[in-house]
Amino acid sequence: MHRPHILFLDAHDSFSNNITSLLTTLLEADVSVLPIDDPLFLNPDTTITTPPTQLLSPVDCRARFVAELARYDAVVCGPGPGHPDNEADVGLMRIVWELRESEMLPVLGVCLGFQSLVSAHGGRVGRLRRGLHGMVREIGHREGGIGHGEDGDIFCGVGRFKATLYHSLCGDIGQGEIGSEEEWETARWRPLGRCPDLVPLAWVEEERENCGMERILMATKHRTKPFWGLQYHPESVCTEEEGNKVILNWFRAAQRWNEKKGRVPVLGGQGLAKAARKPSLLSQLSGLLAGQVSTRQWWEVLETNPELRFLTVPLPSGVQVPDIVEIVGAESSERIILDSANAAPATSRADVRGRYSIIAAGLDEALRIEHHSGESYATVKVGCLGGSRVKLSDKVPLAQYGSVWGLIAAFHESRRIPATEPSHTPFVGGFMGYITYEQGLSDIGVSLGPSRSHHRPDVSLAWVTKSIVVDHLQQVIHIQVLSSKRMEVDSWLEKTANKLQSLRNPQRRPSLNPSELPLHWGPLKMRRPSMSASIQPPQTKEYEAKVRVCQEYIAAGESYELCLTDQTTLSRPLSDISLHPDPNPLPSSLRKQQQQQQQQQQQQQQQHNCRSYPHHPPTSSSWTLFKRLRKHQPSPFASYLRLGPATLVSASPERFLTYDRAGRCSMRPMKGTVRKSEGVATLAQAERILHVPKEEAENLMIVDLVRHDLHGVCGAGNVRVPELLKVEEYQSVFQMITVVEGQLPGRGNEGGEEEEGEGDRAVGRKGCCYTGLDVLAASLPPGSMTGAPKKRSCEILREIEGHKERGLYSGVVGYMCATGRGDWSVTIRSLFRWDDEQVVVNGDEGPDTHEVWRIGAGGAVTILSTPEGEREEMFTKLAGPLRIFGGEPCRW
Ligand SMILES: C=C(O[C@@H]1C=C(C(=O)O)C=C[C@H]1O)C(=O)O
Ligand SMILES: NC(=O)CC[C@H](N)C(=O)O
Repeated sequence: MHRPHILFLDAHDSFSNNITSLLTTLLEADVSVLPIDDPLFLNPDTTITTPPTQLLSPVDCRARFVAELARYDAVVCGPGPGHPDNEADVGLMRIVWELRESEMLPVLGVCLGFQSLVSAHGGRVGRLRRGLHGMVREIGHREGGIGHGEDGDIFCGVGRFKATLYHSLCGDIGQGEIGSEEEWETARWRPLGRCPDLVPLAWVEEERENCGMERILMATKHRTKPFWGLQYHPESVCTEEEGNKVILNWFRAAQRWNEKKGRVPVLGGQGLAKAARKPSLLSQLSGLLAGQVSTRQWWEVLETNPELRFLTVPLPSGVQVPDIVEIVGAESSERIILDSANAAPATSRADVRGRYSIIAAGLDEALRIEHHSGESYATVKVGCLGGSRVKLSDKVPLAQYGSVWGLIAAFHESRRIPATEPSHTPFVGGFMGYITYEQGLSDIGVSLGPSRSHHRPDVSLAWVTKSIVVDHLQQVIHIQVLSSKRMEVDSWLEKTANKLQSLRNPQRRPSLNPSELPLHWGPLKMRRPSMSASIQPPQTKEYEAKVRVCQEYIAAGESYELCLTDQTTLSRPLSDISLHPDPNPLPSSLRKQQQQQQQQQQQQQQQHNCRSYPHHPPTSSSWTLFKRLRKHQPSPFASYLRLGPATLVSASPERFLTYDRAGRCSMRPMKGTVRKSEGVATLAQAERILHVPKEEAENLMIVDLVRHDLHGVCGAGNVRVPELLKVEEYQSVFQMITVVEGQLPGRGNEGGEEEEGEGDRAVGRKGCCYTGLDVLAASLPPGSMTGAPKKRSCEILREIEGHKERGLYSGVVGYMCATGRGDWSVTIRSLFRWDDEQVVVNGDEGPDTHEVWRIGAGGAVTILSTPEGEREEMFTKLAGPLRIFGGEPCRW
């Protein structure tokens, strides 16, 4: 017998890969995927991307589709956003329901696919009284089957089971009009006048507040054709295993139908549908990677074949990450610090402990890759080579790499450290940096509009070869260099170790306790507005109105959950860092002298400009802001970045993705937030509040979305959920999280295929190696910041958020070590600014230039949200980062 082959029609849902995984593993089938709007098969007039040679007339398109269908045992029409009566939402599904007898094959519709089946056979698809996204319900069916000899009840022999629902719309095939309970008992299993061909197979009866019971059709089959449909989601992590029997029954019935008709799928040749799993970034580069060294650019050979050298010194007690940065980072104008700010035992015992903090050193010398989404090239540059200042910069066309991800993968691959991975440190050197939300949008095909008004990098990664890793658990500091120049390296290691030794028993400077600083939550009378920070927070009523708009989209079936956000801008006089791009270029001995001079200057300036405020606090540097934030809101994924034109100060509690060299990936989506208060002070109290249908549904939807993202790279059967809906305590909030893990195909996982010889890297087919970078590239923007399904939700959010760019907020920050390990956090609970974004403010003494900080905050809106609740959640999240400006006068 041949291995079954199923075609999955993908309606751009964020659960599709979970379905293809289920089909592959449960039915031991190969699954190929076609988007419902694939221009190869639909009316080509609307497409601009398809090469003209492949364009066919609509009639020929249909023929091509029918020829493709002949290759499969069966088709699954998937779930998706929108309405089945909208042609653009279902695309090719319509052709499937109208196949001629001779072209016909067995079909299973899931959710939107099911609704499309109903709609194509005379049923109506309308709105539910209230959407049921992420709700888990028992599916009511006749366990014994139809009973009157009718074939094809795919619930036959299936026990009771619960399944997850993700829909706002529902199919009505006539039973809605049944009045009496008595009549319902029998009529609910019979086709009725409106849809004589559709047999109802399962129902959910939903008790509605004040309006009785809503009967919702959950499954149907066609009386004569091999068509079945399920309204619920068989692939969801919360659908019980018993439900798998329905899928097995369906496929048995499908195969029986094929046998009866003598239908045998066409074998051989090349089909046009794609494999369910994306090809790896490296597999698309094999030609390039094997290229001649002589044809390579300067940056392609730079830093290749490095050797790791490191020194380990004790972490003196009381020394914190910023102390280390200040002493070793002194010579660099840019900084990247990934800070497990919660690791100090004194701060909060309840936080998830981050073990390591990673500090980039010598960033001025580090090679950069920058990319502005929408451009066809990336910039590779370096500002210093072998100790001397140079400015080398190349525009690298991305076409040969497929995308910026291909370039990053190629760059990384040629500097990968194949030797055994050191166990003492998660990072020995490699990429560190950020990726914006907009890069994620462009990766999933959401248009950023015809022209963006700026040219800032959406991807900014430095190849860091000098680094310092603080192990908070072992209380040691690793000083590390990746280089082939041994002499230089050793002297830097020693110099740095000496500096760190001098941190012993540091004279701790008294620092401000930000929680004691006044923040003026209202208009403040100031005679010199230009000296104060001016804050523009979201308007309460507007935000609430946006929540309602989100809910209208959800009710219409366009989205299941929308992570609505808004931005607060804060403008204030330029801080020291932006005035002096090189903030601390001097050794510490001279720095004191410089500081004294600056203080004198500032005092003179204040006396001159601001006589009414002789003790006016100066504008704090972004570094000071970071130190305040990490103290005020210690988080496991805090970070500070001063990289190119971007400055980021983050107290993120959320891990996006971590992966190791063996291809183990773990994501930690966070959904469900409750503010700490007198009434909600303990974990038990928070659990009572968060373990409710609204919050659990909110989390579950993102869990299934993240499973889909991981399945798309890790492949069928390689994703699991070890922790579901767990409540964790943070400094000012409780959060519900889930852990989703994936395994990239590796040794032993890819039966019978050739393997690459070395290391424990995830290797599939030769030259087809998957790394964590594949997962990163395939999973942006983070699902917890978008809602589901991801693409449609992002499009809707862009409308509702007024096409404002989220920038660094909702993107990710992290590293990808030369060994292949990586860790990325979601950029939230943070503030950022761009050097080129400045506003001129008119003060008493003329115009003054201000820098602009942006603080994003938001939360997931579902059908069960209340506008007031969402507004409150957004302001709770905003309050943390905003509070660090407390030392400075503020106006609203
Ligand atoms: C949108 C934010 O946070 C996201 C939304 C959450 C929620 O809806 O509960 C929780 C964590 C984040 O994924 C934010 O912090 O601004
Ligand atoms: N998950 C789905 O396929 C949803 C289908 C449809 N958009 C609805 O909301 O009902």
